[in-house]
Amino acid sequence: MTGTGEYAVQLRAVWLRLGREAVLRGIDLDIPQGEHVTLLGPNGAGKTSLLRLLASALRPARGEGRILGYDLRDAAAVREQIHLMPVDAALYPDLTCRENLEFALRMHSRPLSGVSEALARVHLTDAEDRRTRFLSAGMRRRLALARAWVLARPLTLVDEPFANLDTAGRELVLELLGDLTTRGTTLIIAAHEPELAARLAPRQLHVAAGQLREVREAAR
Ligand SMILES: Nc1ncnc2c1ncn2[C@@H]1O[C@H](COP(=O)(O)OP(=O)(O)OP(=O)(O)O)[C@@H](O)[C@H]1O
Repeated sequence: MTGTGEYAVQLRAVWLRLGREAVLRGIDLDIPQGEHVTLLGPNGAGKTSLLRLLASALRPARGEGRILGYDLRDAAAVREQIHLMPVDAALYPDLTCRENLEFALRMHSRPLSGVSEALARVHLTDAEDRRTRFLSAGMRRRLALARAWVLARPLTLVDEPFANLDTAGRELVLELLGDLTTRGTTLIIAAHEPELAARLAPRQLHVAAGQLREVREAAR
């Protein structure tokens, strides 16, 4: 496959096997840079697995893929382009809120600026020196959101951003991820809340039985 940087994601005939199961069965996908996409589908359909494949954390059994023009098999290059925010937030429990954000910036060789602003935007300024193991689940999700926001990777992948959040938390998700979408980031989110997700990512893809189906683009 000839890749082009005009696309954030290009998949061709991609199969993904996990254990004995074929989770993805020969899928094709084109996502232009700057597009915002929601993955819908029932529990166990393969949304998280697809996000992990795009993050080069899982390797396709067959087929080819490119992320911003880089071959999916070149994990180091792909990881420079992406950020995956998993459901469990994946923070370092013994680092403080501030240290978690600074560590993420260092990993991407970025200056340590914007951390205070990011913490303020998710209302964690008062908790900045607290180790994340002592945060509530909702606070951890907000910190993970702040990390995605401060990193602002060209391709940001977010797994179930609205799950287990109160109304204010959901508004924060809409605000911060919405901010990323206006800054040119390509955003792919997996969600079980189609109406809410459509406010961020109007192109909707349904994942089921190892296949992707385009849902009519939600009204903006
Ligand atoms: N590490 C693994 N080893 C084997 N099978 C796995 C593994 N991870 C996921 N699976 C299987 O792959 C399938 C897809 O799981 P996945 O987590 O991608 O679904 P999902 O669409 O994100 O579901 P949910 O909406 O519940 O989060 C499921 O059948 C799951 O059991």
